[in-house]
Amino acid sequence: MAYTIENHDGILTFTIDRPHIRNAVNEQVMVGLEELAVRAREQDIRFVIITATGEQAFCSGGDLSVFHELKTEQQAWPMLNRMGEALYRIKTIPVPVIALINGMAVGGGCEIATACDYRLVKSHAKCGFIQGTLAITSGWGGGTYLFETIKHDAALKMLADSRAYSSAELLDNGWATAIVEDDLDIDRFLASMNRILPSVHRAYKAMAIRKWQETNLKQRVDQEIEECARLWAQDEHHQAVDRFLNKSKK
Ligand SMILES: CC[C@@H](C(=O)O)C(=O)SCCNC(=O)CCNC(=O)[C@H](O)C(C)(C)COP(=O)(O)OP(=O)(O)OC[C@H]1O[C@@H](n2cnc3c(N)ncnc32)[C@H](O)[C@@H]1OP(=O)(O)O
Repeated sequence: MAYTIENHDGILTFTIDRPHIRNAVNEQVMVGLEELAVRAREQDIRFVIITATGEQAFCSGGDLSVFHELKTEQQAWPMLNRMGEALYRIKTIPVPVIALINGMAVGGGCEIATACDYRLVKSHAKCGFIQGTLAITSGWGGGTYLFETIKHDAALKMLADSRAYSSAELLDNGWATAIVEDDLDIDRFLASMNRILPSVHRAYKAMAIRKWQETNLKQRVDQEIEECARLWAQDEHHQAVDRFLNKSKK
Protein backbone atom coordinates (compact mmCIF):
# COMPACT_ATOMS: atom_id res chain seq x y z
CA MET A 1 0.00 0.00 0.00
CA ALA A 2 1.39 3.41 -0.99
CA TYR A 3 -0.58 5.34 1.65
CA THR A 4 -2.62 5.09 4.84
CA ILE A 5 -5.68 7.02 5.99
CA GLU A 6 -6.50 7.03 9.70
CA ASN A 7 -9.28 8.75 11.62
CA HIS A 8 -8.44 9.48 15.27
CA ASP A 9 -11.21 11.35 17.01
CA GLY A 10 -12.13 13.37 13.92
CA ILE A 11 -8.55 14.10 12.86
CA LEU A 12 -8.12 12.41 9.49
CA THR A 13 -4.46 11.73 8.70
CA PHE A 14 -3.24 10.83 5.21
CA THR A 15 0.31 9.42 5.08
CA ILE A 16 2.20 8.82 1.85
CA ASP A 17 4.13 5.60 2.43
CA ARG A 18 6.81 5.26 -0.26
CA PRO A 19 9.94 6.39 1.64
CA HIS A 20 12.33 4.36 -0.58
CA ILE A 21 11.43 6.66 -3.49
CA ARG A 22 11.14 9.83 -1.36
CA ASN A 23 7.34 9.48 -1.22
CA ALA A 24 6.88 10.21 -4.92
CA VAL A 25 3.30 10.22 -6.23
CA ASN A 26 2.26 7.25 -8.36
CA GLU A 27 -1.20 6.04 -9.43
CA GLN A 28 -1.84 4.48 -5.99
CA VAL A 29 -1.06 7.72 -4.15
CA MET A 30 -3.45 9.53 -6.51
CA VAL A 31 -6.18 7.02 -5.63
CA GLY A 32 -5.42 7.69 -1.96
CA LEU A 33 -5.72 11.46 -2.34
CA GLU A 34 -9.04 10.99 -4.15
CA GLU A 35 -10.26 8.79 -1.28
CA LEU A 36 -9.07 11.40 1.23
CA ALA A 37 -11.06 14.12 -0.55
CA VAL A 38 -14.22 12.02 -0.14
CA ARG A 39 -13.67 10.92 3.48
CA ALA A 40 -12.69 14.44 4.58
CA ARG A 41 -16.23 15.59 3.72
CA GLU A 42 -17.81 13.30 6.36
CA GLN A 43 -19.55 15.22 9.14
CA ASP A 44 -17.40 13.98 12.06
CA ILE A 45 -14.11 15.23 10.55
CA ARG A 46 -12.61 18.23 12.34
CA PHE A 47 -9.16 18.54 10.71
CA VAL A 48 -7.17 16.83 7.99
CA ILE A 49 -3.42 16.21 8.17
CA ILE A 50 -1.32 15.27 5.15
CA THR A 51 2.13 13.89 5.89
CA ALA A 52 4.52 11.09 4.87
CA THR A 53 6.60 8.26 6.24
CA GLY A 54 10.15 8.89 7.46
CA GLU A 55 12.21 11.99 8.05
CA GLN A 56 13.80 12.33 4.61
CA ALA A 57 10.91 13.38 2.41
CA PHE A 58 7.35 14.68 2.52
CA CYS A 59 7.04 14.13 -1.23
CA SER A 60 9.41 14.38 -4.20
CA GLY A 61 6.60 15.11 -6.68
CA GLY A 62 5.45 12.87 -9.48
CA ASP A 63 7.11 9.46 -9.76
CA LEU A 64 9.36 10.22 -12.72
CA SER A 65 10.17 6.55 -13.29
CA VAL A 66 6.48 6.07 -14.17
CA PHE A 67 5.48 9.46 -15.58
CA HIS A 68 8.54 9.63 -17.83
CA GLU A 69 6.64 7.25 -20.14
CA LEU A 70 4.28 10.14 -20.92
CA LYS A 71 5.85 11.93 -23.89
CA THR A 72 3.27 14.11 -25.60
CA GLU A 73 0.99 16.91 -24.41
CA GLN A 74 -1.99 14.61 -24.96
CA GLN A 75 -0.39 11.88 -22.82
CA ALA A 76 0.72 14.21 -20.02
CA TRP A 77 -2.55 16.16 -19.66
CA PRO A 78 -4.73 13.35 -18.21
CA MET A 79 -2.17 12.65 -15.43
CA LEU A 80 -1.72 16.36 -14.63
CA ASN A 81 -5.46 16.98 -14.79
CA ARG A 82 -6.28 14.02 -12.53
CA MET A 83 -3.92 15.29 -9.84
CA GLY A 84 -5.15 18.85 -10.43
CA GLU A 85 -8.73 17.69 -9.77
CA ALA A 86 -7.68 15.76 -6.64
CA LEU A 87 -5.72 18.71 -5.24
CA TYR A 88 -8.57 21.15 -5.94
CA ARG A 89 -10.92 18.79 -4.05
CA ILE A 90 -8.39 18.76 -1.19
CA LYS A 91 -8.01 22.54 -1.25
CA THR A 92 -11.78 22.92 -0.91
CA ILE A 93 -12.24 20.38 1.91
CA PRO A 94 -14.69 22.12 4.29
CA VAL A 95 -12.37 21.83 7.32
CA PRO A 96 -8.77 23.03 7.86
CA VAL A 97 -6.14 20.94 6.07
CA ILE A 98 -2.66 20.85 7.62
CA ALA A 99 0.47 19.73 5.77
CA LEU A 100 2.91 18.22 8.25
CA ILE A 101 6.12 18.51 6.26
CA ASN A 102 8.42 15.86 7.67
CA GLY A 103 11.22 16.25 5.09
CA MET A 104 11.97 17.43 1.51
CA ALA A 105 8.94 18.65 -0.44
CA VAL A 106 9.86 19.36 -4.04
CA GLY A 107 8.04 19.64 -7.37
CA GLY A 108 4.55 18.24 -7.04
CA GLY A 109 5.29 17.59 -3.34
CA CYS A 110 5.50 21.34 -2.82
CA GLU A 111 2.23 21.68 -4.75
CA ILE A 112 0.44 19.24 -2.41
CA ALA A 113 1.68 21.21 0.61
CA THR A 114 0.67 24.52 -0.98
CA ALA A 115 -2.89 23.22 -1.52
CA CYS A 116 -3.19 22.85 2.27
CA ASP A 117 -4.38 25.62 4.62
CA TYR A 118 -1.46 25.36 7.04
CA ARG A 119 2.13 24.15 6.59
CA LEU A 120 4.00 22.90 9.65
CA VAL A 121 7.58 22.47 8.48
CA LYS A 122 10.12 20.33 10.32
CA SER A 123 13.26 22.40 10.84
CA HIS A 124 15.44 20.14 8.66
CA ALA A 125 12.95 20.07 5.76
CA LYS A 126 13.64 21.89 2.50
CA CYS A 127 10.88 22.72 0.05
CA GLY A 128 10.74 24.16 -3.43
CA PHE A 129 9.09 24.41 -6.79
CA ILE A 130 12.05 22.87 -8.62
CA GLN A 131 10.01 22.17 -11.78
CA GLY A 132 11.97 24.84 -13.70
CA THR A 133 15.05 22.61 -13.54
CA LEU A 134 13.00 20.03 -15.47
CA ALA A 135 11.99 22.65 -18.07
CA ILE A 136 8.34 22.59 -16.96
CA THR A 137 6.15 24.68 -14.66
CA SER A 138 4.09 23.41 -11.75
CA GLY A 139 1.27 21.37 -13.26
CA TRP A 140 -1.06 20.24 -10.47
CA GLY A 141 -2.40 23.69 -9.53
CA GLY A 142 0.30 24.45 -6.97
CA GLY A 143 1.63 27.54 -8.74
CA THR A 144 -1.85 29.06 -8.79
CA TYR A 145 -2.30 28.20 -5.09
CA LEU A 146 1.06 29.78 -4.27
CA PHE A 147 -0.18 33.15 -5.58
CA GLU A 148 -3.18 32.74 -3.21
CA THR A 149 -0.88 31.95 -0.30
CA ILE A 150 2.07 34.35 -0.14
CA LYS A 151 2.92 37.83 -1.40
CA HIS A 152 3.10 38.20 -5.19
CA ASP A 153 6.85 38.92 -5.41
CA ALA A 154 7.72 36.13 -2.98
CA ALA A 155 5.55 33.68 -4.95
CA LEU A 156 7.01 34.61 -8.30
CA LYS A 157 10.53 34.41 -6.87
CA MET A 158 9.90 31.00 -5.27
CA LEU A 159 8.59 29.60 -8.58
CA ALA A 160 11.33 31.13 -10.70
CA ASP A 161 14.14 30.24 -8.27
CA SER A 162 13.45 26.53 -8.91
CA ARG A 163 15.39 25.48 -5.83
CA ALA A 164 14.63 24.04 -2.42
CA TYR A 165 14.31 26.69 0.34
CA SER A 166 15.40 26.12 3.95
CA SER A 167 12.73 26.12 6.68
CA ALA A 168 13.97 29.55 7.82
CA GLU A 169 13.48 30.96 4.30
CA LEU A 170 10.02 29.38 4.14
CA LEU A 171 8.99 31.05 7.39
CA ASP A 172 10.44 34.32 6.17
CA ASN A 173 8.54 34.33 2.85
CA GLY A 174 5.26 33.32 4.53
CA TRP A 175 4.92 29.81 3.05
CA ALA A 176 5.55 28.00 6.36
CA THR A 177 2.91 28.54 9.04
CA ALA A 178 5.39 27.42 11.69
CA ILE A 179 8.62 25.51 12.05
CA VAL A 180 8.20 22.43 14.25
CA GLU A 181 10.92 20.47 15.99
CA ASP A 182 8.99 17.56 17.49
CA ASP A 183 5.59 16.00 18.30
CA LEU A 184 5.15 18.43 21.21
CA ASP A 185 5.17 21.41 18.82
CA ILE A 186 2.62 19.64 16.60
CA ASP A 187 0.40 18.82 19.62
CA ARG A 188 0.60 22.48 20.69
CA PHE A 189 -0.55 23.61 17.25
CA LEU A 190 -3.46 21.14 17.28
CA ALA A 191 -4.37 22.17 20.84
CA SER A 192 -4.59 25.80 19.70
CA MET A 193 -6.94 24.70 16.89
CA ASN A 194 -9.01 22.62 19.30
CA ARG A 195 -9.76 25.67 21.47
CA ILE A 196 -12.26 26.77 18.81
CA LEU A 197 -15.48 24.94 17.92
CA PRO A 198 -15.37 22.83 14.71
CA SER A 199 -18.37 24.77 13.38
CA VAL A 200 -16.34 28.01 13.60
CA HIS A 201 -13.43 26.44 11.70
CA ARG A 202 -15.91 25.26 9.05
CA ALA A 203 -17.44 28.73 8.74
CA TYR A 204 -14.05 30.39 8.19
CA LYS A 205 -13.05 27.75 5.64
CA ALA A 206 -16.34 28.33 3.80
CA MET A 207 -15.42 32.04 3.64
CA ALA A 208 -12.12 31.19 1.92
CA ILE A 209 -13.80 28.75 -0.47
CA ARG A 210 -16.35 31.40 -1.50
CA LYS A 211 -13.49 33.74 -2.39
CA TRP A 212 -11.79 31.04 -4.46
CA GLN A 213 -15.04 30.28 -6.30
CA GLU A 214 -15.71 33.95 -7.01
CA THR A 215 -12.19 34.47 -8.36
CA ASN A 216 -12.38 31.42 -10.68
CA LEU A 217 -9.61 29.52 -8.91
CA LYS A 218 -10.46 26.25 -10.66
CA GLN A 219 -10.38 27.88 -14.09
CA ARG A 220 -6.92 29.30 -13.31
CA VAL A 221 -5.74 25.86 -12.16
CA ASP A 222 -6.99 24.36 -15.44
CA GLN A 223 -4.91 26.91 -17.37
CA GLU A 224 -1.81 26.03 -15.31
CA ILE A 225 -2.34 22.34 -16.15
CA GLU A 226 -2.68 23.05 -19.87
CA GLU A 227 0.51 25.16 -19.91
CA CYS A 228 2.49 22.48 -18.08
CA ALA A 229 1.23 19.79 -20.49
CA ARG A 230 2.50 21.88 -23.42
CA LEU A 231 5.96 22.30 -21.86
CA TRP A 232 6.04 18.62 -20.87
CA ALA A 233 6.18 17.61 -24.55
CA GLN A 234 9.39 19.56 -25.22
CA ASP A 235 12.73 17.77 -25.67
CA GLU A 236 14.34 19.87 -22.90
CA HIS A 237 11.95 18.33 -20.37
CA HIS A 238 12.54 14.75 -21.45
CA GLN A 239 16.32 15.29 -21.48
CA ALA A 240 16.26 16.73 -17.93
CA VAL A 241 14.25 13.78 -16.61
CA ASP A 242 16.60 11.36 -18.40
CA ARG A 243 19.52 13.02 -16.62
CA PHE A 244 17.83 12.60 -13.21
CA LEU A 245 16.85 8.97 -13.76
CA ASN A 246 20.25 8.01 -15.22
CA LYS A 247 22.11 9.76 -12.39
CA SER A 248 20.21 7.55 -9.95
CA LYS A 249 21.30 4.40 -11.76
CA LYS A 250 25.05 5.20 -11.55
C1 LIG B 1 4.84 15.14 -12.41
C2 LIG B 1 4.31 16.42 -11.92
C3 LIG B 1 5.33 17.48 -11.69
C4 LIG B 1 4.62 18.65 -11.10
O1 LIG B 1 3.50 18.98 -11.55
O2 LIG B 1 5.13 19.31 -10.21
C5 LIG B 1 6.44 16.95 -10.80
O3 LIG B 1 6.30 16.67 -9.65
S1 LIG B 1 7.90 16.70 -11.61
C6 LIG B 1 8.88 15.82 -10.38
C7 LIG B 1 9.67 16.79 -9.67
N1 LIG B 1 10.50 16.13 -8.72
C8 LIG B 1 11.80 15.98 -8.85
O4 LIG B 1 12.39 16.30 -9.86
C9 LIG B 1 12.49 15.45 -7.63
C10 LIG B 1 13.43 14.37 -7.96
N2 LIG B 1 14.09 13.94 -6.75
C11 LIG B 1 15.12 14.59 -6.17
O5 LIG B 1 15.53 15.67 -6.58
C12 LIG B 1 15.78 13.93 -4.99
O6 LIG B 1 15.43 12.57 -5.00
C13 LIG B 1 15.35 14.53 -3.63
C14 LIG B 1 13.83 14.57 -3.46
C15 LIG B 1 15.95 15.94 -3.50
C16 LIG B 1 15.91 13.63 -2.49
O7 LIG B 1 17.32 13.48 -2.65
P1 LIG B 1 18.07 12.31 -1.85
O8 LIG B 1 17.62 12.27 -0.45
O9 LIG B 1 19.53 12.47 -2.13
O10 LIG B 1 17.53 10.95 -2.51
P2 LIG B 1 17.84 10.32 -3.94
O11 LIG B 1 17.86 11.36 -5.01
O12 LIG B 1 19.01 9.43 -3.84
O13 LIG B 1 16.50 9.45 -4.15
C17 LIG B 1 16.35 8.18 -3.56
C18 LIG B 1 15.68 7.28 -4.59
O14 LIG B 1 14.40 7.81 -4.90
C19 LIG B 1 14.31 8.06 -6.30
N3 LIG B 1 13.46 9.24 -6.51
C20 LIG B 1 13.45 10.37 -5.79
N4 LIG B 1 12.54 11.18 -6.24
C21 LIG B 1 11.93 10.59 -7.27
C22 LIG B 1 10.87 10.96 -8.16
N5 LIG B 1 10.23 12.11 -8.06
N6 LIG B 1 10.51 10.07 -9.09
C23 LIG B 1 11.12 8.88 -9.23
N7 LIG B 1 12.14 8.47 -8.41
C24 LIG B 1 12.52 9.32 -7.46
C25 LIG B 1 15.74 8.28 -6.76
O15 LIG B 1 15.85 8.03 -8.14
C26 LIG B 1 16.49 7.27 -5.91
O16 LIG B 1 16.31 5.99 -6.49
P3 LIG B 1 17.45 4.87 -6.39
O17 LIG B 1 18.71 5.52 -6.89
O18 LIG B 1 16.97 3.77 -7.26
O19 LIG B 1 17.53 4.53 -4.92
